[in-house]
Amino acid sequence: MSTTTLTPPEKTWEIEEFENVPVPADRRRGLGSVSAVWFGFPMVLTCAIFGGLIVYSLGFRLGLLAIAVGNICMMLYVGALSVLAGRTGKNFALSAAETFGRAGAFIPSAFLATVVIGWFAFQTGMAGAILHDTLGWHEQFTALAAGLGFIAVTLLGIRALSAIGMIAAPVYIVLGLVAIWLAVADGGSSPTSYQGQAGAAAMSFGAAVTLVIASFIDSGTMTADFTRWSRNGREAFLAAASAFPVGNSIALVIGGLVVALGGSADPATDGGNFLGLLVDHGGLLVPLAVAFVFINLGSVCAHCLYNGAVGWSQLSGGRMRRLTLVLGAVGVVLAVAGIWSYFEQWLNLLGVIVPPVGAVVILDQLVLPRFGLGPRDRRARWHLPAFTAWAGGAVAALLTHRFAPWLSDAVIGFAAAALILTLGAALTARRDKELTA
Ligand SMILES: Nc1ccnc(=O)[nH]1
Repeated sequence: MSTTTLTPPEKTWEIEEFENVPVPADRRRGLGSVSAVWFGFPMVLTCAIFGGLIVYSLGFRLGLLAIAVGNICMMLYVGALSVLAGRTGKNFALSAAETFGRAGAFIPSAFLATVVIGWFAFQTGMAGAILHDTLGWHEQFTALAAGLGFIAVTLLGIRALSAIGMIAAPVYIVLGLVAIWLAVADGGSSPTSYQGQAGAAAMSFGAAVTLVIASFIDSGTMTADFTRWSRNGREAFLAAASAFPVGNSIALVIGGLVVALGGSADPATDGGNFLGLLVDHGGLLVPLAVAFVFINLGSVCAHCLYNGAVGWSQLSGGRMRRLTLVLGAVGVVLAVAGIWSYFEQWLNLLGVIVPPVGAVVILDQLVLPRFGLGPRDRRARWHLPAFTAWAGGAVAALLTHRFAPWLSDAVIGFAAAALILTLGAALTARRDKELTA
């Protein structure tokens, strides 16, 4: 924490983002400021689609239960990682270095910084797909134009990001409520009696919980990049809770209500996407709906691209803006190539691979030290037990996905990684004791 006092004043601007050191105590921000970043982030059109898909599969009551369970899991997971960040002031990469080793941390950091670029590509492709389906726009051309616009916003920097984020969340809530109101006015029956219509194609309760988790597990695992600005662990936890359960549940439930009220024309593929509902009512709602797609997906895409570019510039020593252009170009190419149609496989992959990463960090830094089971050397270049537990958790999640689809593979992956790390630490501790005895 003494870093700032050692920094000459004229140099201070250089470490203002504190990429390589913990955020010092006098630069921490209040609960409102940190929550403002997290609260709006999961209010994405993507979440309305997923909330609708879940309710279409499970019916309204069970669907809401799955949304609640998924969000409670996320609250505990993202909350625990945030408590750490609020206590230490360290971002994800610095924190990962403690658990995976200073050299080893490259792997989870590079992986997550790449996954956010995947989200950029998916959601840019989605802008093209949605405007094609609802208004007949040219899908590839729309994705291309949207992607270039999103890159431009990202190049404008962090101020542009907060500005667009500040508009995106309230617009989501207002237009979501308008859509629900329209669905009710169109003669939607009582949503609570909606039983789901997916029939044999319905996803299981466990798969629905995984869908909720997987849709934000990437940014959720990197929560420290936001919550390291909190004044302490408690405020960091509360800031994360403004997203999980609060913001994310609002986003999912709006989509679920749209489906349960019969407001979605094709809930099997579009879920709770409420754009069609707005456009069908014509008039001013059409340009508003179009603006909404660009603001909402633009906000989340610009945030993803920014996170990816910052992550990769730290890892590669490159310049942030040049990386924004390079990674953005890759994302736009993937979007135009139609990556959106693979989103199911994409979510399966995330649900299997990412939760064990956070599990290892939480156990290693928050839980095991309480029982005197911390690693012996925090400065090692590689911490192999962390990688073993990550791999073991991912394998367990994959097996669950294949052979026990009624369970949540994300939850099993988390639990297996936690168990493997604990067993490893306990065995090492016992061996050490025997050696010194
Ligand atoms: N839908 C998402 C956007 C950004 N980050 C995520 O993890 N998920």
